[in-house]
Amino acid sequence: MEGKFNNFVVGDVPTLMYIPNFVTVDEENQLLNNIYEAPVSKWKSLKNRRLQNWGGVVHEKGLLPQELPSWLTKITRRIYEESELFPSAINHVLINEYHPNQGIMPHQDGPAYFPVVAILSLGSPAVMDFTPHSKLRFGSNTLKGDAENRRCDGRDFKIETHEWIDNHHPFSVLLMPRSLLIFKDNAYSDYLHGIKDSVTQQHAGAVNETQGMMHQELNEKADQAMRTGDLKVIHRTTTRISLTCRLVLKVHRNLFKF
Ligand SMILES: O=C(O)CCC(=O)C(=O)O
Ligand SMILES: [Fe+2]
Repeated sequence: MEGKFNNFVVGDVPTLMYIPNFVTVDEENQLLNNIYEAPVSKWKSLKNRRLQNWGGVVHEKGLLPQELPSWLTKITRRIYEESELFPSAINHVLINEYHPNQGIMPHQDGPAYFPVVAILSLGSPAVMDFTPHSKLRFGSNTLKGDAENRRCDGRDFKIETHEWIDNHHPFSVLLMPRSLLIFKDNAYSDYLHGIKDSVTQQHAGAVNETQGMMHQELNEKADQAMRTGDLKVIHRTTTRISLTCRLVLKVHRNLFKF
């Protein structure tokens, strides 16, 4: 497969692709209008963010489908066609809304999804952290102190090691507005992904630092995002909206055959 996105691979973990400015400012505004025109009941409130679910209900055993609206298929069809990474059309979109101090806990996407995910970012920038799955970590548990290792106060030691099996290592990706991030392969299967719930986020060493920094907002709009000396920091001053586009292969046409 020779998808259009092969030139956009970033980092050394297979495989992440970062496509800056996948949509234009006009398209971004149109999408945001459509998202905020949806009935309030379409929003589901979680502890640390709100979300809209489009495409149907995802069960462990598959999708009870609902047709995606045309304003979404316009985007999902483009991702499907240009990436050439999905065996059939994307049929599910999760829209997450984050206020500047909101994030998403490190997690792995559910087993119902085909293991390729495409995330379109709108609004405020954010940094997504990837952490190797705990099964790939050495000695991350509390090491019970023996006689020699016992602290003077008698409590057990907690030794946090940061050693990883087979070159696995944590890394981060800068998600600028209008960009598309795709991840699959080991980046999908061996890593958890999450976004910290902090207003400022460091992106020094992000795997797409060069591509992300080309973004005019980081260089021009000091109120939205700025660089402080060597510390590269984004300031999440507004809401971020993301569209997580995925494919559920197993689709149930009939509720009663579940
Ligand atoms: O908002 C994002 O960029 C990530 C969303 C995500 O990981 C998910 O919906 O599973
Ligand atoms: Fe996720």
